[in-house]
Amino acid sequence: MKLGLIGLGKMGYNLALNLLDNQHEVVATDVNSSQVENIAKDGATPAQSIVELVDKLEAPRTIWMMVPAGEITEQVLSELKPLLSVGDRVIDGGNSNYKDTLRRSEEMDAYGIHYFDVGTSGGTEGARNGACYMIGGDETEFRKIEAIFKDTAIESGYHFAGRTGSGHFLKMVHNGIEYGMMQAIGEGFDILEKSPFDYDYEQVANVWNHGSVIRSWLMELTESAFSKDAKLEDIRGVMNSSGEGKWTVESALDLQTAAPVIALSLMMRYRSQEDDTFTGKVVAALRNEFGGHAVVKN
Ligand SMILES: O=C(O)[C@H](O)[C@@H](O)[C@H](O)[C@H](O)COP(=O)(O)O
Repeated sequence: MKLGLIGLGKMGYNLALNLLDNQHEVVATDVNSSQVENIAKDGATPAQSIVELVDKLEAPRTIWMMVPAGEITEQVLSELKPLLSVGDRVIDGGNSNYKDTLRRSEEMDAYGIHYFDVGTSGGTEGARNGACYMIGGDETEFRKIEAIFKDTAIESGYHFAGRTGSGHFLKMVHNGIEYGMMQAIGEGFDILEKSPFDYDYEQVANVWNHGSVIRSWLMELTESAFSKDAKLEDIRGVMNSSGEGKWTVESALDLQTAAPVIALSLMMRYRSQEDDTFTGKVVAALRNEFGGHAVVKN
């Protein structure tokens, strides 16, 4: 089918190639005009702006946004909204907060526009060769555009989860799980690193990927990382985060659900941003106050 694609970053560009490989007609735009020129060479119809993109599609239009969550998604939508017609469909393929999705879909509903929230997993490799989609929206409308997800997903890699918001909520929880799993892997290797034994971490990850209970794509990525840098000496242990873990923990608190592993893995990410902590200073000072215990001076 013919569709518009807004956003030709790492994910969007690969998704465009994937759609083109699957014989879909893609009209693509990005703020970076060289990306637009490149995708035109790869077979898409270029559009220099959102206005031009909308112009090159016939109603009812289907427009897939692959832009960063938050401010940029908001900007794209406010530009898009007045250009669309009743019956058009907008897909948010980013990691948006499901609460933003619920608000945006209500705003779109008022214009008669169908809004889909599509949590997309599998990274850039998945976007290129087969992604995993978690989809929320109107089911009847979804069935009309199902082919674009089916064709660009890995086999059995898309799921219509239910009403609007359910796709991004599902992706949020997925990412919370991702935080906990990665933290556990990190901790395991930390224990090995401090042990009296001399392990080859690439080989450890490799054997764990052969028949063990914890074999997984994350463990394959662990193996790959250690194959490039045996002790990860080139990088610091600073763990950034984009928000999904925090939203998962916030949701768990709202729902009064115990999620200690995810919560602590989020806090470990925050902790990793600091070389020293004020918490540590206060505790050290208190031990010194009540017991005269030694402190480490600056
Ligand atoms: O499923 C995926 O493909 C990933 O989760 C992907 O969506 C992205 O890499 C994370 O959003 C990073 O999240 P953090 O920056 O919060 O670690």
